[in-house]
Amino acid sequence: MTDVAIIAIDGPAGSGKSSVSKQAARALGYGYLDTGAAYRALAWHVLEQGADTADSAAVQTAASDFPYAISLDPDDYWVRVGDADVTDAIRDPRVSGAVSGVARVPEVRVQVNKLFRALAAASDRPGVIIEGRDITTVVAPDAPVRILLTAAPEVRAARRAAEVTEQDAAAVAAALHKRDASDSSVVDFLNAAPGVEVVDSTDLDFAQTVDAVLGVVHEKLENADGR
Ligand SMILES: Nc1ncnc2c1ncn2[C@@H]1O[C@H](COP(=O)(O)OP(=O)(O)O)[C@@H](O)[C@H]1O
Ligand SMILES: Nc1ccn([C@@H]2O[C@H](COP(=O)(O)OP(=O)(O)O)[C@@H](O)[C@H]2O)c(=O)n1
Repeated sequence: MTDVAIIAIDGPAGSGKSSVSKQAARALGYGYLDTGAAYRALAWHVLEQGADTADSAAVQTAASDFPYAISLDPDDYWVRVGDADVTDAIRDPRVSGAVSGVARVPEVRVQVNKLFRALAAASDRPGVIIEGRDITTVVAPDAPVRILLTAAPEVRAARRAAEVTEQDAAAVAAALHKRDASDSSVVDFLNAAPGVEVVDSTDLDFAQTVDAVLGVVHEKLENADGR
């Protein structure tokens, strides 16, 4: 049952992973798995319990009772913890500011990685695009297509600032760079591992970036078929 084709996409915050992966998944008829949502939802869950994500014991306690669910349908995206729909709440700057604490707990990473592999394998679609920070290296290192999506730091900050209305642009940029610095001490998503294709979207608009990703996908899948 696991002949679901996996496309692995990593990159720093604001590089376009979610939006580009979602659009590429639509074009391919694939599922789309946002792995950052699990870390965000667990951070939300920790905060709901009045705990601090810097407290790794509290994070592990929250992770042991974490009724998490996510949609892999790019046209019907939602994230739930128990009965709560947290699709919007997990994008809150409060959660973004707390999520790296969750991501640095090794036991949490092992737990969610198992879940990601199981969710992708159970897909009823021919393939799934999985995006995050360690998909090309840890979650799906054998995927036939592995891409590192990058963009210059100031471009990524500007894209994120255009989305976030609760904070001014300078605060959004500072929070994004702080989170990348913290996250990159856990996994390396700034340098492509061997065999990983880099797509740099600094000078590409959204449609061009989707086309560049689809170009890599078609090339790699054709090569894999022709072996
Ligand atoms: N190549 C691009 N050009 C312009 N805007 C883009 C591009 N790629 C993504 N965006 C926009 O930038 C923002 C951040 O993208 P997102 O997919 O959330 O990034 P990530 O998941 O890597 O944090 C979104 O508003 C998205 O629509
Ligand atoms: N595969 C992944 C995905 C996300 N993460 C963590 O989850 C957070 C949120 O990821 P995200 O993909 O939603 O973040 P953005 O790039 O969309 O801002 C990151 O800042 C990391 O701390 C991770 O550690 N590993």
